Amino acid sequence: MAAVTELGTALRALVDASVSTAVGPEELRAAAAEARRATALLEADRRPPGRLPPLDDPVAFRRVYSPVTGVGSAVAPPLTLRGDPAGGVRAEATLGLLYEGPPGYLHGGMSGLLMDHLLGAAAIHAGLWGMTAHLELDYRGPVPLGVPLVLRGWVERNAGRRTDVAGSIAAADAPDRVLVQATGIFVTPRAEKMDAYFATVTDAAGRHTPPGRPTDATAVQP
Ligand SMILES: CCCCC/C=C\C/C=C\C/C=C\C/C=C\CCCC(=O)SCCNC(=O)CCNC(=O)[C@H](O)C(C)(C)COP(=O)(O)OP(=O)(O)OC[C@H]1O[C@@H](n2cnc3c(N)ncnc32)[C@H](O)[C@@H]1OP(=O)(O)O
Repeated sequence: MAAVTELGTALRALVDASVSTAVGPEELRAAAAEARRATALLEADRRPPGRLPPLDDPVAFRRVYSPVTGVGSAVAPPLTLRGDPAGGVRAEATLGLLYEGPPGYLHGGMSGLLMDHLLGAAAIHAGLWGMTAHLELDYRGPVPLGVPLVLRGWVERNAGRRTDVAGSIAAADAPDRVLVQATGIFVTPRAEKMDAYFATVTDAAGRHTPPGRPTDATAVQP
């Protein structure tokens, strides 16, 4: 885990530098050669799609390469999710130029990714696992880059396999001024769909490991 986190941290610094650098073409090409060397090192042994990485631990709520929370992911902020005393889940993050949409502000699609994840995690946190069936966002104000943000997700209601969830993004210093407001419907797939989607998913040891238990989620820290 320490090594996965070390590589993820180094890669996040690399991608951040790569989108904010002002060096010339010679330095860019030298950096590209270094990046290709690192890629060759990592390609020496790869897992196929559908096999979970060995460090993913459903019981410990761990997904190390999640694009939102994964400590090993180059593109994840990564968010740390926590139970929110006010209900649901929350995360704090400061996002950089990698995620820029309008100059100086967060890409709207990134808000969608983050909200999808927070809403899904809120459902899981409440013991209600589901896939995103519907996701709706209201963009009320641009989300600034480089300032601490607070992201929240909470369950509104549940009926059978359907869970209605909501969430928000705000600046940490103005938490009541909602910049992005999200609502979503998460649905636990019917058994036939579960089988069709996840029949071949295994853990690192080759055991069948379909999602579906509340613990199959990225960690919500105590
Ligand atoms: C959750 C991720 C899966 C992997 C989990 C594993 C590990 C988790 C790891 C990390 C997770 C951590 C945190 C969570 C983070 C992120 C969450 C991201 C989630 C995703 O990134 S996930 C990918 C995108 N997602 C899809 O790829 C779904 C494609 N889709 C389908 O596969 C089907 O569409 C399905 C299965 C959703 C439903 O199919 P189905 O046949 O099982 O259910 P059915 O249609 O019968 O609906 C039952 C009741 O829900 C109502 N209902 C359904 N859909 C509705 C809609 N759109 N609007 C309004 N109501 C709706 C019906 O009206 C009915 O309601 P009623 O019972 O009252 O009639």
